Amino acid sequence: MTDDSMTSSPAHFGVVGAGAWGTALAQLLAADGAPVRLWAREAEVVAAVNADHANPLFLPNARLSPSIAATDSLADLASCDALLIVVPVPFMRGVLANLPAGDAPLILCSKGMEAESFAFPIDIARALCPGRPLAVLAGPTFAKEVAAGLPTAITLAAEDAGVADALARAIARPHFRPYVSHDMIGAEIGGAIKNVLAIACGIVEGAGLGLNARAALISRGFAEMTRFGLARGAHAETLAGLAGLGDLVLTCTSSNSRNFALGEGLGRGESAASLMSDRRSVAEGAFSAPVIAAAARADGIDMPITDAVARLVAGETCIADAIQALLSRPLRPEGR
Ligand SMILES: NC(=O)c1ccc[n+]([C@@H]2O[C@H](COP(=O)([O-])OP(=O)(O)OC[C@H]3O[C@@H](n4cnc5c(N)ncnc54)[C@H](O)[C@@H]3O)[C@@H](O)[C@H]2O)c1
Ligand SMILES: O=P(O)(O)OC[C@H](O)CO
Repeated sequence: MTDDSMTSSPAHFGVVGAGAWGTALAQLLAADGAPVRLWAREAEVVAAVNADHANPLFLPNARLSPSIAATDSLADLASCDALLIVVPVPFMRGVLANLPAGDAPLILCSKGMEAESFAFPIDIARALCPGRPLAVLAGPTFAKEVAAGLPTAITLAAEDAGVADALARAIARPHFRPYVSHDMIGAEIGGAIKNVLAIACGIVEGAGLGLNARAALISRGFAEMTRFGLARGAHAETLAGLAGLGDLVLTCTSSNSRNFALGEGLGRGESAASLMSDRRSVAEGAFSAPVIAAAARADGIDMPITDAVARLVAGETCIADAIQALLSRPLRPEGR
């Protein structure tokens, strides 16, 4: 399928990655009985989805449609006419390299930036899957709420207007409303940076630093997201939309966010290593913080909050010193 030929909406979706978000997206698309193929890395997830219509490992308490067929073989996705890629960014390159050949569009649903390459998911997909139409799906979307059918709005971005419209029509449901955009990099930057800022807000909560501090972090964090985004060609309206500000507000105000919860633990004085050991779920912001901080430094973009989160996660500073460093920066005009 090429960008030019994509006028009809895909009907048979495949979902690559059966963590909480991949499972919730599979359920969204299969709730009406439509067939969905779900690739899971874990044999116990494949067995539970197929036998019990459940994924207790990553999305406990969700009842799944029997029309979701799980598999541990990427080759089984060859017949799907669109694939949602929902693998955490640190593992995405390895999985995309093993997709079966084809020209079905890829909808990139993960939020982060790859270490060393400084690549976003669209960069990885362009390099490994040339010729496939690409789209980005990002916004304020806790997986368990989407799986439960609660009202949700999201950004669906694709450069090609025909691809964006066809995919938006195909994934829209009465309670799930995609807003079309053509700014893929803006949607990806919003999702990646809000994860880092959610850790910062969790730290403030865990350390009992108050609601004024949280509001300041959301606002000044959004300024960082905007500086970084505009420098990389993102549109201001995307960053101020669902994929940026919308998701920032969601994850900076709720312990349901894994990133916020990680920050809360750090704020209470626990170490990042102990908080991240033994966990199966990801807090993408912990991976992305040092990567985005390094990319910003390389580009000469000022991102003090992101930098502080990176150093706190790495155990290179303590909360008191990080807060003191942020507050003692030279006074400056708000617009910068
Ligand atoms: N959970 C949500 O509410 C939500 C919502 C929107 C976006 N996202 C984003 O979706 C992406 C996936 O998150 P999730 O919540 O579905 O994951 P999760 O934390 O629920 O599960 C972890 C996932 O990582 C996979 N994984 C672990 N090690 C791996 C490896 N070596 N190779 C390949 N895969 C491996 C597991 O199979 C599993 O699918 C992340 O980028 C996240 O930011 C999550
Ligand atoms: O639980 P988090 O922090 O990974 O956030 C999940 C989603 O990204 C919310 O939109």
